[in-house]
Amino acid sequence: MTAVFDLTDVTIVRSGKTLLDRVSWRAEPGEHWVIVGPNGAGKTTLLQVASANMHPTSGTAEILGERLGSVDVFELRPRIGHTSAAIAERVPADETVRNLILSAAYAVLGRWNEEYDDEDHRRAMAMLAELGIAPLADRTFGTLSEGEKKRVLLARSLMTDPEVVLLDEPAAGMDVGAREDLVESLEALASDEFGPSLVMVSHHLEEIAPGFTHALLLSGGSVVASGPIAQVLTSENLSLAFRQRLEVTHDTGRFSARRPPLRRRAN
Ligand SMILES: Nc1ncnc2c1ncn2[C@@H]1O[C@H](COP(=O)(O)OP(=O)(O)OP(=O)(O)O)[C@@H](O)[C@H]1O
Repeated sequence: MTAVFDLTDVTIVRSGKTLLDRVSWRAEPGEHWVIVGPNGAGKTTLLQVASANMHPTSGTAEILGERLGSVDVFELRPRIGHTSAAIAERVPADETVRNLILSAAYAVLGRWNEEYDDEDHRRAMAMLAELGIAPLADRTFGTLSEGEKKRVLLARSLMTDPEVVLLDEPAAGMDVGAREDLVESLEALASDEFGPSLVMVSHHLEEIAPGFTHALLLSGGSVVASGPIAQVLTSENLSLAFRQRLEVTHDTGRFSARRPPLRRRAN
């Protein structure tokens, strides 16, 4: 079966700095990955490669069976959904939610084509309903809360029925209730056998929905651990990646991480 991602020894160098250092990563269809690591580990850079927005300085990257460097990225990108804070910043504040979702069909930000058909409109409303934000359809993007913006962009990333969806910190700025709503939406997506593969960058293990199957732990541009989620997100691996003692708990499909209490650390 063709891998969703097959990266071999990918190195990215920018301004003399090595952002990714011989990263190898293979994700198969049906797997859902979380990418975890400290600030500056290279997580967003890896998503830039995975979204065909950045070419390796050395090494090879195959995305959905297409090799970066020998594929037309404009044909590849519509097969990949992507949400990030950088994309949110580029949305015009006066764009309505409905138009923002509709324009995803043409991979543009801001409505430019009036020729959307009934099926486009139906699908846009279905995406909004699926994420519980149908009442926001006629609001302008600039008036939404951070959590609402994130959910709108997730709905947008699903509009083209992509084979894989990349989520860069989708819960950043959300309160605990909005985060739990997002976790539920992601759990539903992950359990849909016809749904896209999911790859989520996250700073907080609490944001990982049940249904995520694999994890990639990055630190300083290198892979610390990669594989089935429960084998990767361990106290030992996280302590190594974050260079401090951390305790990971895993219960009913959810993870959390914290530093052990002072009393126990002193013993
Ligand atoms: N164009 C560039 N030139 C030089 N350094 C860069 C460039 N782009 C990113 N970096 C650096 O590369 C490192 C990795 O950045 P990246 O954004 O991928 O990390 P991250 O793991 O997503 O971090 P965070 O968790 O803080 O969002 C950081 O130290 C960043 O400052």
